[in-house]
Amino acid sequence: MSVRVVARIRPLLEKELDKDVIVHADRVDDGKPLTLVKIPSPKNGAEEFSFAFNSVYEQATSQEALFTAEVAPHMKALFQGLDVTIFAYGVTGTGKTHTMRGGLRLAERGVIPRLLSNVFRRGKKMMKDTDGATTVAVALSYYEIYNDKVYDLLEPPEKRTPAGLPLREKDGKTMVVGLSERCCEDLKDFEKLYIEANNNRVTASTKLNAHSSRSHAILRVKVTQTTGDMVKESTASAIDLAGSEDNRRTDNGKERLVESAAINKSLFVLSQCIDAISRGDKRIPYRESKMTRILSLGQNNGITIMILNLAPIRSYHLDTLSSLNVSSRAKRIEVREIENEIVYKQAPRTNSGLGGAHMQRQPLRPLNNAHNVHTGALAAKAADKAEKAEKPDKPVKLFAVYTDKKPAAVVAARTIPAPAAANTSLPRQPLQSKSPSETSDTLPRPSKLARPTAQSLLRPPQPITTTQISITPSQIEAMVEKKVAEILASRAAAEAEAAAAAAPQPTTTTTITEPTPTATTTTAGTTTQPEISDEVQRRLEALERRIDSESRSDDSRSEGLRFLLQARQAKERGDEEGALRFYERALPFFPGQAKLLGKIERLRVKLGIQRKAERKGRGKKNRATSGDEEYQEGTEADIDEDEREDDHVVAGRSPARGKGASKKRAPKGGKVFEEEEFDGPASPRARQLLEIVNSRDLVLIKGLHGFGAKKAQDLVDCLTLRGDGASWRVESLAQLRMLPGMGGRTVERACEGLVVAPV
Ligand SMILES: Nc1ncnc2c1ncn2[C@@H]1O[C@H](COP(=O)(O)OP(=O)(O)OP(=O)(O)O)[C@@H](O)[C@H]1O
Repeated sequence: MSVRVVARIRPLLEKELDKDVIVHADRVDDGKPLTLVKIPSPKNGAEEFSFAFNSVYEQATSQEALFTAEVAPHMKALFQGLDVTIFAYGVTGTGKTHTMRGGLRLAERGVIPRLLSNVFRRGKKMMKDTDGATTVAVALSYYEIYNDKVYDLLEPPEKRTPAGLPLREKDGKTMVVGLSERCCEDLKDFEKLYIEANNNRVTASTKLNAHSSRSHAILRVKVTQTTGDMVKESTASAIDLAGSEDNRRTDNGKERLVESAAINKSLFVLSQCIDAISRGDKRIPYRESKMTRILSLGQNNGITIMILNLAPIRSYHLDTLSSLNVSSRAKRIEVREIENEIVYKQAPRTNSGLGGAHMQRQPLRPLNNAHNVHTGALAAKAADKAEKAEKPDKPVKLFAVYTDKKPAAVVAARTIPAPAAANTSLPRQPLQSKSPSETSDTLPRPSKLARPTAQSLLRPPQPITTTQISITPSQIEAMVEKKVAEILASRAAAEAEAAAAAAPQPTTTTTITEPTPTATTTTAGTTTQPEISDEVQRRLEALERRIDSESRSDDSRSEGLRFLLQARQAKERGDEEGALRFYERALPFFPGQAKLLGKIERLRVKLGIQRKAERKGRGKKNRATSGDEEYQEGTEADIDEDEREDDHVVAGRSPARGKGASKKRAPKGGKVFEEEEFDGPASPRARQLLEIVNSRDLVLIKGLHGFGAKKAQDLVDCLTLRGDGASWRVESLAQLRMLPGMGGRTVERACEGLVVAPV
C-alpha cells in the first residue's frame, strides 16, 4: 500500500484577506470527494495547476472531522500489531502544529491528544472484553530534532548534552539511544506529560508565525498488549515537522538563519528521498539527515499518513507550489503493511537498558527473524502447515544464543511473566553480568525470543526441553562470521535492506538454526533447535559491543562534520574568527587531518594569531612546519566540510586545495570537471549541481562556488518565472548556462566547487 497523502487548507488568520485566497479544494467529478488542490500559475494567473491527493480538507474542516476520517480508521490496525506513522508537512505557519497538537479546548484538540484518547479507550475496552486476560500498557517517548541533533523532550533542557542523543539502527528501525520512556495510565497522565514536554520544545517567533516550531517533534506511543506470556507491541508515531521557510519572508536573524538552514536542509533531504523513492532509485539518501533517518519513509512497515498543511493565500504562493510538488510525489511511495511480531516474555536481562522506546536489547537474532516479517496471510499459512504436520504445540525456536543447562523445571520457570513495561530510561549496563559465573547459580539465564507459529499462539507455551550440544571451533567461527556479515550488511546500504525486506522472507534460516548432525537431537518426539555454547554467546556479545562502538563513532564523525559545516557557514558570513573556532572544534573528530590543519593554520595566520609552536620558540619550529607540509601534501583521508558517508557527490563549495589535493582532483589544465559535464551526459557532479539549482533552496544555492546572496536570489526568481512555477526543472548544464546571469564561467565555477566524494 502507498503512503496516504492528504492535504489540509487552513482557514484565514486575522489580517489575512478573502481576496488573497488562491488555494482551493476541488473534486474530479461532481459527487466525488474532494481530492484536488487547485492553485494558479504564478506567471499567468489565468492558468491553474491541479494536484491530486488521497483526500483534501477545506478551510472549514474541524479537528474532529480530520481525525475521524484519517486517523481513527487505523487505530484497529495499531492494536493488531501494525505501526502507524502520521506526520504533518508544510511551510511554516500553515497549521502543522495546530493539526498535530491543536488547542486546549476540546473541539480544538489535534491528532495527538485524540489519538491518545482513542488508544486509552480501546485499551480499556480490550481489558474489559477479555476479563483482564489481556492487559494494555501505554508508554510515551517524545523527542525533537533541532539543528540536526536529537533531544529528549521528556527530560529537562538542563540535561541536554551539546551533541544530543545518538541514533542507531536496530532490527531495521532507527532508534534513539538513551531516550526516556514514560508509562501513561490515562489521558490525564498524558496531558500532564505532554504539556510539560512541549514547554521544552524549541519554538521562536518568525515574521510568518509567532510561535514557529524550530524543530521536528516526534511523539512515539508504544502500545503493549500482554496476554499470558505473549506480548504484542506496536507504535503510533506522530511527527510535527518544522516548517520549511523562505528566509526572504521571515526576517530571520543570524541564529534563526542557522536553524532555518538545518530545517530547510532536512526538509530538502526529505524531498530528495521522496523523489528518489518515487523514481525507483536504488540509493535513497536517508542518512543525510537525522529526520529522514528517523522517518525512514518507505522503509518502515505499517501505515503512513502524510498530512500536507497549506495556507490559502497568495503570500505563500511559491512555497505552496513547492510543497504541493513534493507531497504529491510522496503518494507513489509504497509501504508494507506488516504486523509486528508477537514475542514471548522473558526474564529481564541484566544488561538491558540502552533506553528509548525500542531499546530493550535482545540477543542477536538472524535478520530475517528480526524484522516484522510475517503478514497475517503468512501467519495463517504457517498455522495451517503446523496443523497439517501435527507438530507439537510449543513455539518453534528459530535461534537461540544461550545454552540451557538447567533442568526442564527451571526452564519452565522462565515463562513466569516479566514486569509488563520495563523502564528503559536507565543507562546502559555493561554486558559483563551475562557471564555464566555471575548468573548461573541464582538466576536462570533468560529464555530466547522464540518465533511462534500462529497455531502455537493459541495455546499455553510449553517448557522447552533442551540438550547440551557440542559445536566445533570452526562452526563457531562460521556462525560468528555469518552474523558479522549479516549485521554489517544490514547497516551498509539502505537499498540492500529494502530489497531484502521486500523479498519473500523464509520462515526458518541461517546456519545457526539449520539442524546439523551434531546440533540437533530429538527428545520424546520434540525436535529441539541447536543451542549455542557460552563461547558463541561471548563472541556475539563482543560483536554487539563492536557494532555499538562503531555506531557511536559514526555519530561522533557526523558531529565533527557539523562543526565543519558551521565553520563554512561562518566563513561565508565573513566571520573568520568564528570559522576558526569551529574548525578547531572539528579537529578532535578528525585528528591529524592535513587539510583541516591547513585551514586552521591559514586562518590563524590571516587573523594574526601566533601559532603555539612559534610562541614556544625555535626548538619546536620543526613540528609546526611539518603541519604545513602535511597540508601541502594533502592526504587520502582529507575531510571536506560537506562530506557525506553515502553520497557519491557532495554539494557545497570545495575547500581551498593544497597542491596535493588539487593534483588529485583537477585534470591537467586546472579544470576539475570534464567537458562532458556541460554538453554530454550529466556527470555526478553536474547532476548534483542541477539538483541544487532545481531545489530552489536559497541556502544551498548560496553555498555554491561563486554564488552570493544576490546571484542565488536572481536564479531562484528566474527559475520560478521561467517555468510557470516550481515544477520546471533545469535539465542540463548547457541549459543552466543559458539562464540570465549565469554564463559559462559561473556554471563552470559552481561545478568546480562541488566535491566528488570518493567512491
Ligand atoms: N485549521 C485551523 N484552524 C484554525 N486555526 C489554524 C488552523 N491551522 C492553523 N491555524 C492557526 O494558524 C497559525 C499557524 O499555525 P501553526 O503554528 O500550527 O503552523 P505551523 O505550520 O506549525 O508553523 P511552524 O512550522 O512555524 O511551527 C496558528 O495561529 C494556528 O492557530
